Amino acid sequence: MTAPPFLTVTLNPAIDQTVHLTELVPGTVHRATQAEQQAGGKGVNVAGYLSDWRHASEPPIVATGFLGQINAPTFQSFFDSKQIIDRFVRLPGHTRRNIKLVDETSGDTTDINLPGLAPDADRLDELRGVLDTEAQPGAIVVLSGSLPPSLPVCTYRDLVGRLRSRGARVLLDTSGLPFREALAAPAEALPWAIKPNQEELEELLGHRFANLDEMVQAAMMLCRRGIGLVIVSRGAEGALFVSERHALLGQPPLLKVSSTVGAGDALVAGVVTACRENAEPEIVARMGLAFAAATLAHRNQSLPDRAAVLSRMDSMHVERLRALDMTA
Ligand SMILES: Nc1ncnc2c1ncn2[C@@H]1O[C@H](COP(=O)(O)OP(=O)(O)OP(=O)(O)O)[C@@H](O)[C@H]1O
Ligand SMILES: O=P(O)(O)OC[C@@]1(O)O[C@H](CO)[C@@H](O)[C@@H]1O
Repeated sequence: MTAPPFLTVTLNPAIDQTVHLTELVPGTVHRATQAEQQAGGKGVNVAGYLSDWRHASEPPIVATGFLGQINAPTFQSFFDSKQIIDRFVRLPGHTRRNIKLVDETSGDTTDINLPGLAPDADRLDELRGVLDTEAQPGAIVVLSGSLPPSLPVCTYRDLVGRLRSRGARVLLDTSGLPFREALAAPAEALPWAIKPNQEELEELLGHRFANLDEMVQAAMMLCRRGIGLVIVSRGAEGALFVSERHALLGQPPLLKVSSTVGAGDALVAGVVTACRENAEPEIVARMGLAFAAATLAHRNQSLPDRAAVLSRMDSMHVERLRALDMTA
């Protein structure tokens, strides 16, 4: 049996301009120690990691969304180098350029993300057509990143419902109002999985978590509403993986970090890779964390070879949490 295909959707991609600084001091002049640029946007990054991992016998990764015609060649060379099938709808103009400032002293990254292009209703219809063709029943579809400013806040909600009705499994990784809207859908139109970071989940629920238990309970509440898997990423502290039947806390060892850009996307790529194989929850957690850890050491957003990623899985600390009202 062939593995179900992966499709990633990036409605607001970006060319990431990453600038490394000895130390970021707002209001002063900086001399960059190094700079690089790469095709990015959350779903583009996920497609890249999935392609780095892919075996030649598996179906190629398909990526769609919207791209500005003028700087599309930057994306085309990225897709060609990774054998990703490009199903992006083209728009007039440039895809946005996002600035990532890496502070080499603290290891922190400061993101300056621009609003992006403004696809209209006709282009959104075109994209729906691409999804109808590419999202076969059983496909795993990753929808991630912000919405272009011109699209209605219900766009992710509508796309998730459409994809689910076609039999696809949908992971949604977004934030703010479009995220809130998507999670207000009826149970049969909710995503199969979501990957907020801790701040995004707190924003969704309108309060900060006083402790880990509150975070677990919040994730479980979403699972009870019909979401199969809630992954809450927590930067250097790792991630929480919650379903109706389990809650796992995953923590990476202390890692040398070159850039954190795309770490959340690598986590998503690792999780869907393991889920496609119907792996046990602990393996899903380890693989997600290993993908993320493997990318942190690199300046460019790519995975090393399979052996290097697999070797990281055992170094992750994964603990099963007991929650009062868990059923198993
Ligand atoms: N400094 C770090 N040290 C170790 N692991 C890290 C670090 N930063 C991130 N990670 C790993 O990467 C995962 C995703 O990171 P994070 O929580 O920052 O995602 P995110 O906010 O979605 O980021 P992005 O939007 O840049 O992809 C974490 O769950 C963790 O496993
Ligand atoms: O503005 P969005 O769509 O929320 O995030 C865009 C972005 O920060 O996400 C990726 C990292 O996850 C980068 O490649 C890209 O610049």
